[in-house]
Amino acid sequence: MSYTNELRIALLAVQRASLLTKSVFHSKAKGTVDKNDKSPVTIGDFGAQALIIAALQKHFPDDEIVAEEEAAALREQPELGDTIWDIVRQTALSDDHAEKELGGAIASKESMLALLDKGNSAGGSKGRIWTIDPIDGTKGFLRGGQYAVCLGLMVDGDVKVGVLGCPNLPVDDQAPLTADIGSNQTSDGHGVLFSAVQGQGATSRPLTDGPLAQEKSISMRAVPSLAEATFCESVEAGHSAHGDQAQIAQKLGITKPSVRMDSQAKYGSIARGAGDIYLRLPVKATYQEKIWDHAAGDLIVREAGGEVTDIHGKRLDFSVGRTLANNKGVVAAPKASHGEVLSAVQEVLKAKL
Ligand SMILES: Nc1ncnc2c1ncn2[C@@H]1O[C@H](COP(=O)(O)OS(=O)(=O)O)[C@@H](OP(=O)(O)O)[C@H]1O
Ligand SMILES: [Mg+2]
Ligand SMILES: [Mg+2]
Ligand SMILES: [Mg+2]
Repeated sequence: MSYTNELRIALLAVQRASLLTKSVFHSKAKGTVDKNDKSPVTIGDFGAQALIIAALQKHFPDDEIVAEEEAAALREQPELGDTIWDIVRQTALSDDHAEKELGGAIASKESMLALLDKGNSAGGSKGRIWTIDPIDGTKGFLRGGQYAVCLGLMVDGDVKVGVLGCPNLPVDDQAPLTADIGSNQTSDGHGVLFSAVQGQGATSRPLTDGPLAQEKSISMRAVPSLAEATFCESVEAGHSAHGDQAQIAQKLGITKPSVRMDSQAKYGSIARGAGDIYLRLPVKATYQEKIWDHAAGDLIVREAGGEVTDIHGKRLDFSVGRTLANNKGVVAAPKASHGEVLSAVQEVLKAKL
């Protein structure tokens, strides 16, 4: 399968959703509310998810969807729902043809809420299932740092198409990776769309407001020695174990400080050779990673010549539901160095037992 149509719709849907997140960022009220797990969700998360699901429903009405957000909170707080509806109905691609292709505006606030709830699939190993993280790295988004609009298509549990919209990453694939500097960055020269289709390689292109820009093929950097590698990790110490990761880096002889950034922008950054290694070691043994936090990034890195496993060396298994219940943590590195990185991960973790 070439997945040409799926890729095009996914790119346009992520592009349109990114327009919405950018306008939410520049508006005063971001409508931030805390979810049950105390993590934040904003107007941007809800709005972006509704727009992506609308496009998927138009083109692939029989496909299932596993998405991060749900409409329950908006039914309880109708004013918040109204604010989201306002911004959703004002967001359209400037390319009329592409906007029409996505189905144009959503009909009403009620249909927007119903669309949001279409992301409630239980996931699994059968059939076509899309997974959406409308804003990955919501904390990064709020601070004007890195975040990603993420969309992946799985077929029988295997990721076939992945798209990441990263509005705050530099367009230049070669720009050295810098720590997430928050609101200091300007929008000039920023905004990247990463994508991959299984067996067809990975690409990046500028994330524009107009027609889709021409893509460029991307690949991971050949690191002559791990001592020169750049590794990235989460900003939040609660999301990955910074102390263990520092020890692993030391074992590998890595001298550069880690680059901390939110979201799957980490996967995109290593896939294009702006960095080399992404480590996400578990903090809490009971936490199960969500499939929407990894599906697109996992495929993009593997198609760019990388290897992505968990801390036990197993490929990420997207076929077991909404979470990666069969995996613990993430170790992503260029194929040629992955074995060495994984050994260092396992030595550090063994020493802790
Ligand atoms: N306890 C715990 N452990 C690991 N991961 C967790 C945990 N809690 C939340 N999350 C998920 O982390 C997502 C963002 O993590 P990132 O590493 O991308 O960014 S961050 O720097 O940590 O913010 C974040 O995604 P968003 O909610 O889309 O922002 C969460 O799904
Ligand atoms: Mg969240
Ligand atoms: Mg996320
Ligand atoms: Mg999210």
